[in-house]
Amino acid sequence: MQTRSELLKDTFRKAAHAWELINKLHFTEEEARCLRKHIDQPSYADLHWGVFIPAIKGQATDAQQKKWLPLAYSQAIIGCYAQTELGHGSNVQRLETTATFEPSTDGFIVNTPTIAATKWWPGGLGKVSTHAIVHARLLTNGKDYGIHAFIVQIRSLEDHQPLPGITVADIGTKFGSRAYNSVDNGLLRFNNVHIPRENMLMRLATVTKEGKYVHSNVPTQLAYGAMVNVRKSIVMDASYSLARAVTIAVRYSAVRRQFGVQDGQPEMQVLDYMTQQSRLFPLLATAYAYRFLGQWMSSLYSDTMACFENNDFSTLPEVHACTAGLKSIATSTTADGIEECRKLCGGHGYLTSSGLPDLFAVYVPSCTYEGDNVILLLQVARYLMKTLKFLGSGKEPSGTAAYLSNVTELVSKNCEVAKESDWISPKTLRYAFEARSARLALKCATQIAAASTQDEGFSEASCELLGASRAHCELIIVTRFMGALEREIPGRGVKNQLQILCNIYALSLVTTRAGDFLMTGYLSPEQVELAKSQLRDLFKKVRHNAVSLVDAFDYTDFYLGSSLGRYDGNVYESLYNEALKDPTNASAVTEGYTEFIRPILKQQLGTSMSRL
Ligand SMILES: Cc1cc2nc3c(=O)[nH]c(=O)nc-3n(C[C@H](O)[C@H](O)[C@H](O)COP(=O)(O)OP(=O)(O)OC[C@H]3O[C@@H](n4cnc5c(N)ncnc54)[C@H](O)[C@@H]3O)c2cc1C
Repeated sequence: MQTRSELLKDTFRKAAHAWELINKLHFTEEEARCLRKHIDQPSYADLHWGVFIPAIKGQATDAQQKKWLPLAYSQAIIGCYAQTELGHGSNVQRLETTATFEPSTDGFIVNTPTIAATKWWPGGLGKVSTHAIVHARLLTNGKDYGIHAFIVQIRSLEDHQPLPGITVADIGTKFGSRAYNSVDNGLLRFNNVHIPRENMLMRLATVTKEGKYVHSNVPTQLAYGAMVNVRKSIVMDASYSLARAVTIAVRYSAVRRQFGVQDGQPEMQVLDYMTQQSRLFPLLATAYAYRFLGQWMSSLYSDTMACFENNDFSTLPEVHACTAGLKSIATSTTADGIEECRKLCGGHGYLTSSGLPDLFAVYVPSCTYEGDNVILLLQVARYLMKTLKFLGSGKEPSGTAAYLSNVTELVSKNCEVAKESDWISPKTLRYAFEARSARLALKCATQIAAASTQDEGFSEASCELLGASRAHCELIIVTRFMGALEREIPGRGVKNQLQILCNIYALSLVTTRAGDFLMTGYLSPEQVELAKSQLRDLFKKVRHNAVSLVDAFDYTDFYLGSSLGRYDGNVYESLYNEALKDPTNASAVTEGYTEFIRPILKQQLGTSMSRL
């Protein structure tokens, strides 16, 4: 087992080797991203390319980009994104780090006024970054202009020592034994650190030589484009990680046999148990759903950027809410799904050699970084409440919220499903999800309207609002899956299998969220029973292709890193060999035998312990 220092050094070695290859083979940015992903060991480079560079692109002026991007692209500097502080995370407006303009030196003095203001968490900061994009309160002419971003050099480009006034360190070991510990998340403090005025990222606002704060004429909305792109990548990664866990669990469930012996026949494959299918197949369907969702978010990003180029920002609130919600739902479901896959593999799922514990440990922080998932759903809720409030005032909802303009019908017309097969109609499913979402949202809006103030109402209804946001996002995912299947899909029978998965995805949500559908009166208990029964039929249809459907994700054994998920199904031999490779098995007689075990066995514990 590597120590943390060894793990970090190994990560740096891999990142350096990847960078060498990227340059030698003239990789495009996308190819380089793909290579880094397949190293399968997160590193400072993910933050440099995934957050530092996009932040410069989003928040720096053209002249600043001209200065900083070539340095960043060549990795002549390595950067991180330092927003979160010990005492302040989600509430960015309350960050305490200060950047005070000093006209005499034409620069800012950056300070960390309290312990709670210490920057805490930025990936790549602890040991590697030479520069940080620091979020700090801008103070000039005695006035506080709120949070702005500044590029601050933190380490020497000669010997990598922290610069004067900078305290920087790693925040220590995190969840799991390896997992995200390969990233040097760091802490950072400033003691009167001077930076030139031009190091403020000035695309949206500038400070003049005289210390005057001036808004630029660039619309503030432009800064949001990068966020949509980052969230698209997070949703795609959710699909890859869930698909990986599901591949392991499906393959192992086809190998593993338990009970069901009749007349000396082999035991049953656990994949044939309905309970196993009902836990596993919805996750398989979800992995596919997120793949299509990620593809759709890519085109949403291009469309949004095209609108921005034409100074059309009208879609921004909807796009912002929808991508925030999708990041939240996809990462929470994936983290829970990986853990469910571990349980689906029984005891062996708990072994590191199953590949699942590390996958869970490395994945789970995505529920927190790039926005806490609850906070993000509350942002969706605010958007939904605002949309309902302005209905009929000429501000018609658009994009993924367009269905809300039909709210009167959606809250009055109930489901017409009368038999099982009625459930597999895209129109029926879409309408059911629209009705659930509209009804939950309207219920919250009514509750808020009855409160003495809007804020009090929002706070009282916040748990229900999370439900309404979830319903809105799940509607988006279901409809994007359906939308993807309207296209031509090559391969005999492929579209049919995807259609089955799409129905499984939607109906498993109908049954697991039956409370929403029943409480809002859209479904009757009988209709929920029909959905369950239809779902069981669909499980039978997907059963025979389940292994092929995970093979289609095309993970190599090397990448899966799992004894249970091997392509050849040779699970037991692999588990056995992995166990023997464990360092504790290097000798037959364990370390510590002489001091602590032998004395017990020989009834000499008292005498031997007193000698230690
Ligand atoms: C692995 C990892 C990597 C990270 N990388 C970076 C990085 O590179 N750069 C960086 O700047 N930061 C980074 N972060 C920090 C991350 O962005 C924050 O942790 C995240 O935004 C959540 O903020 P918080 O920790 O303050 O949580 P808090 O906001 O304190 O949340 C604590 C709890 O309170 C709840 N809560 C908070 N506010 C409300 C509210 N208004 N209503 C209801 N519930 C509420 C939350 O849901 C949560 O359950 C990283 C974090 C992790 C774990």
